[in-house]
Amino acid sequence: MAAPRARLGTVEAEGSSGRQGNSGVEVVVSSDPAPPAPLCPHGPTLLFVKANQGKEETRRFYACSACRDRKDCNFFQWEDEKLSGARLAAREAHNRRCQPPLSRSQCVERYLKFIELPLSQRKFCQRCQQLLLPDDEEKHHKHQIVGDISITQLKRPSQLLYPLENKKTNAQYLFADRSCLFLVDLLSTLGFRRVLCVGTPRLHELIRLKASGDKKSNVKSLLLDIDFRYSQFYMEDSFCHYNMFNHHFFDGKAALEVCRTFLQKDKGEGVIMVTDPPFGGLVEPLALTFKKLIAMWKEGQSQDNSHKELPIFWIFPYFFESRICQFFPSFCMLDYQVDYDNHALYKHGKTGRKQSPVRIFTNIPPNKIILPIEEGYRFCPLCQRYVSLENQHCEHCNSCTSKDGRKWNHCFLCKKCVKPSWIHCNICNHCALPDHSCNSPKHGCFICGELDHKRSTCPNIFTSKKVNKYCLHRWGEGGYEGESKSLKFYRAVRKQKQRKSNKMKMETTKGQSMNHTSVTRKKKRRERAHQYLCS
Ligand SMILES: C[S@@+](CC[C@H](N)C(=O)[O-])C[C@H]1O[C@@H](n2cnc3c(N)ncnc32)[C@H](O)[C@@H]1O
Ligand SMILES: [Zn+2]
Ligand SMILES: [Zn+2]
Ligand SMILES: [Zn+2]
Ligand SMILES: [Zn+2]
Ligand SMILES: [Zn+2]
Ligand SMILES: [Zn+2]
Repeated sequence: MAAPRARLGTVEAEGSSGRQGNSGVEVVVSSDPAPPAPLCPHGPTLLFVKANQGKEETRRFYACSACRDRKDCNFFQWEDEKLSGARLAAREAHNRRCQPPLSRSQCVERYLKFIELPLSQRKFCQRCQQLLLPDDEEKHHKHQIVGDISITQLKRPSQLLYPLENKKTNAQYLFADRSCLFLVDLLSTLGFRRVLCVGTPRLHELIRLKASGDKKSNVKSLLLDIDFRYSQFYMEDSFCHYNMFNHHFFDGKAALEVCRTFLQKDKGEGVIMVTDPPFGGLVEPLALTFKKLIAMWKEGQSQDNSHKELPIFWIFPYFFESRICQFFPSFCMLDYQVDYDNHALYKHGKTGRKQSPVRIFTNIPPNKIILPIEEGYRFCPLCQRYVSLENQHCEHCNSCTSKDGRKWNHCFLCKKCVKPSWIHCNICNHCALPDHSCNSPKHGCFICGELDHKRSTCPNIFTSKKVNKYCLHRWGEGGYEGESKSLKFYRAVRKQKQRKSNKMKMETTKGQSMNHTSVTRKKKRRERAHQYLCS
């Protein structure tokens, strides 16, 4: 049987959510003591199950936690598969071969030698992405070399290294300066003295840069990231090679202790965790990891502080709101739109800011977080939080209801605010896109058919193959570039369809009934894409 591995990452899973329909690959999270998972080069693998609608659970299998493409890590093992001693040994050898060529302490040693060199001898190989010591030069003489590496350059490795943009593993999208500066200023305004940066190398370097230039600030930062190249630039106490999908420290206990010490210093006072995981990643393993980091922080707390939470900023697209809040009910989503540098769609263009779907989820009370007025945010005294200018306070919902930065409209029949592009459908009994199909799961959730929620808040959202095909296209497979293309395509199709349907359909206004003809399967599929991309 072909391994279901190829589609991994197309679905996000919820072992405990009680799937009801559709099929997909789910992460299995066992509350019982489970046998230890086999190891791939990226640490313990995750257990997955391929689930099919209406069928008993099928065979479970282990696959890599970090790579969503088998080209990057092709580990696959059935849960009940017995491996021969020879195969186990071959796997161990393979795992060892895949580890970085230098140990963490060797990297530090090299770095210390490097900064002692005169400027004219400080070289960086672009091809190998490596700082070179004089003895290395011979090996790299045919490669593209950058010389005169200054201390300033060493302090900004995210500008020296090229970003690893492969969507299914690193998805290294770096903050645009203004977002990064906003975060640094916010962290210091909020009084944090230590920042655990999980997958935020640019934030890490900016915090350190600011601290070195400003004696008063002195904020400390520890970076945990899977990108080993960063270990060339930092001492052991400021970088750990880490996998955030399985809480694996590649350098073992010593690195774990670095993290523990950092979290527990000053009895855990003054520390915050900031994370910006690859958006194609699975929410559940991330949440489990963050809970482990929270537990590590908690161990250092005194009994009287047991009610306290580790402050967190989790940066992720807004449409994961319900999913993140499922795991962290105290989190709320801020309106601030996070911009990226090497990102075709969301960087700050010449024509002004394009809407970024990336937000900050946090357990810090939103009234403490001031969003920049000059970037288009205002304070809503009724909600006691900063919101986008277009996000107007709805007196009926008593809230600033927009999630995507556009002005939403209140629907009296649905008794809530809805996206501006939606109109009320009397057949479905709720608001939807004008060209939606009333034939899709009637009156209920698009994915599981339940009546009490919509697709966007469905607990099974990522167990649907079709929906996730688009999701992956958007955030994983096609990634950012793919998304811009697919968005353009779907927007064009949608416009065309809207024009057509405006002609064909009887006039519909909010609250009036709509009549739809049945649609073909192809049309339905497209509508699902629209619904997803526009929801
Ligand atoms: C979306 S980027 C965030 C970068 C951030 N915006 C910045 O500018 O500092 C994702 C980051 O997570 C890291 N990453 C990807 N997969 C990871 C994993 N499994 N474990 C730890 N870090 C990972 C990438 O190397 C990258 O630095
Ligand atoms: Zn792996
Ligand atoms: Zn080289
Ligand atoms: Zn409001
Ligand atoms: Zn409303
Ligand atoms: Zn409605
Ligand atoms: Zn309808």
